[in-house]
Amino acid sequence: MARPVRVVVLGAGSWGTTVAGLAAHNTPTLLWARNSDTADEINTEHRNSRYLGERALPDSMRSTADLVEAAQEADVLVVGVPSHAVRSTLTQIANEVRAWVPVLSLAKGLEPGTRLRPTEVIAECLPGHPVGLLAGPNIAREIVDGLAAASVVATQDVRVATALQPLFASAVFRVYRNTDVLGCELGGVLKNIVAIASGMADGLDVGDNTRAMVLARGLAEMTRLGEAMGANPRTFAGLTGVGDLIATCMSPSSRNRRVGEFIARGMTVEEAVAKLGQVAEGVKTAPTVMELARDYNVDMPIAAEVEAVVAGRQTPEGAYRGLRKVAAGSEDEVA
Ligand SMILES: NC(=O)C1=CN([C@@H]2O[C@H](COP(=O)(O)OP(=O)(O)OC[C@H]3O[C@@H](n4cnc5c(N)ncnc54)[C@H](OP(=O)(O)O)[C@@H]3O)[C@@H](O)[C@H]2O)C=CC1
Ligand SMILES: O=C(CO)COP(=O)(O)O
Repeated sequence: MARPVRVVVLGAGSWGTTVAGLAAHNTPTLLWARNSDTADEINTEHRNSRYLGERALPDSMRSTADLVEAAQEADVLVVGVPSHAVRSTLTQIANEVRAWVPVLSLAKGLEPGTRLRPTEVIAECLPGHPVGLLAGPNIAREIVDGLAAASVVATQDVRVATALQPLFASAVFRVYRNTDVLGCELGGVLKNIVAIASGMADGLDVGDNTRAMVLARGLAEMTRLGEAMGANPRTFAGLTGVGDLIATCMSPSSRNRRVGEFIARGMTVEEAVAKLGQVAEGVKTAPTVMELARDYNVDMPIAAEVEAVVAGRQTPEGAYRGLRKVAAGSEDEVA
């Protein structure tokens, strides 16, 4: 009898731990934590208190602080560290992952400096491996709590995605597939910036109509840039686009939304990120996205105001005053 597929997840933050928990219900799963106390706590107490409080993790899920051991065990490798850490993590194990092992990214940011998407960084570090991503409206804590959700495995080769879907699926976690890797990945990256704007709206008490305008016009910006870069615009109407945008902009738990709210309530960006104690990818990604917008000649007024706020050149009040001055064109021209 063939042995079961072994899933290895790198990064024991809130989402890496959650995805490892999903996989552990289906197949043997090992989670790499860079902090050995975290690995010990998962193995002995079946929880990750730093990131997920007292929430119970599956007893069958194992954890290690040994990156090489983890890499060697993988039949499927899931990269769950933040975007800025993907390259440094994978460089250490480039010769340890067996050939043809599929690699899935969870990260929703861009690599500072290179502007590369996480799947592009993975392809550079682990050439020859099928590369894809798992993304969608997936607030980690809700999924650990067993609340229903859906996600998307995106790979260029539909056979790879079809093989990976059941590894993460459950009765309450539906996993779709998509071959538009670029569109799915950009959706997850770009919605974080709109979520910061949505959080600022909460902090400034600008009202729900304004917040809805930011979401709708933010989606138009995401779609414009995605299409200019070669993505299918329809992807932005799906789970990884508008789905993730709604979850992140509305959820009290979203770190990107909370950073925006903290700043609007008077904190500096540094104070807001420190108070969070977890990653908020949109803060680092905003300047990179504005570089892309300039390169592709795409108008992104909301992202521009968010970038100015996180760079300290603009106040949240000034950003919302700026957005009021945006000239209204024809709504049916998304591009
Ligand atoms: N949380 C969520 O709901 C979701 C998150 N995501 C995305 O998943 C990615 C990971 O996020 P999430 O798990 O939430 O982040 P967290 O902030 O919860 O955890 C980050 C994890 O990465 C580790 N880490 C941080 N820096 C490095 C580094 N330089 N080298 C190696 N490991 C490092 C941390 O280790 P340590 O604890 O030792 O600092 C920790 O395990 C992000 O791109 C995020 O946008 C996607 C969907 C949902
Ligand atoms: O991507 C997420 C939900 O899908 C998580 O968003 P935050 O990183 O803002 O918490």
